[in-house]
Amino acid sequence: MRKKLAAGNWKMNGLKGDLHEVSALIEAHPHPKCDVLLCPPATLIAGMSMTAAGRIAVGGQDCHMRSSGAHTGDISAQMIRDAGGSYVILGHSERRADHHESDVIVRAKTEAAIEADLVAVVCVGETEAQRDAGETLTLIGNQLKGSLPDHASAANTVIAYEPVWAIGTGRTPTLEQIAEVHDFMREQLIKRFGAEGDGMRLLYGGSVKPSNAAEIFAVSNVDGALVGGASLKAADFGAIIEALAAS
Ligand SMILES: O=C(CO)COP(=O)(O)O
Repeated sequence: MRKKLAAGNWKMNGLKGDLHEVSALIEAHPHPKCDVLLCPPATLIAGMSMTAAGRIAVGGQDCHMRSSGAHTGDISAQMIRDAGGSYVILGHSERRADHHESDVIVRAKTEAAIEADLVAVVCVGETEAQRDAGETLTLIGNQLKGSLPDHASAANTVIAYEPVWAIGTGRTPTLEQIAEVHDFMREQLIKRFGAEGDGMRLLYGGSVKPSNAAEIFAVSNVDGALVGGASLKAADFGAIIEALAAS
């Protein structure tokens, strides 16, 4: 049985003063029936970990593929661990676009994350042009193949399907479209990883809100969400957590 996961990606948002949202979330949802993860900017990982005190998980939004060295501005998976993080988002479409991260790079980073005992949340997803061209499943299959190392397992890897055109736009795929991609990903993962592939959690991401969370969580092979904007406010993220716990 896969344990559901509500994950929040704060992206480049959040100052120390915003950590009260985390306290409010924990106070309002003291015993969530699903795993809860927040990934703040690197500057807040340590502070958020202190605030969370183990009651929710904290993670990074990226890591370097090496454990240390002359890489100005980067942080390693070990550093995220050291700051109290236990997860890291990798291959987000914003990083694939802004920093030209290829599947080969995402795979190397995923290996580094697993080596440092972090759970990798590996993101895949098509652009609108790719969907219109009928390339969605081929693209997703290739991203999964290229971004995951052979030792990816249910314990060390989570997959997030985030259609690029649904991120921050208020637009979401139909429930049938989400089911099609999630069922396809499950089939591909089982083919390659067997029972481990069956155990990997598959998150949907892209304009998840309190108002659409329940219907998305009812879709087959959706084990949770990776939430951007709506994870910044305790009230909104809390409502999404409750919808997931009830699903
Ligand atoms: O990119 C996302 C999470 O990683 C989704 O962002 P939004 O929920 O703001 O659309």
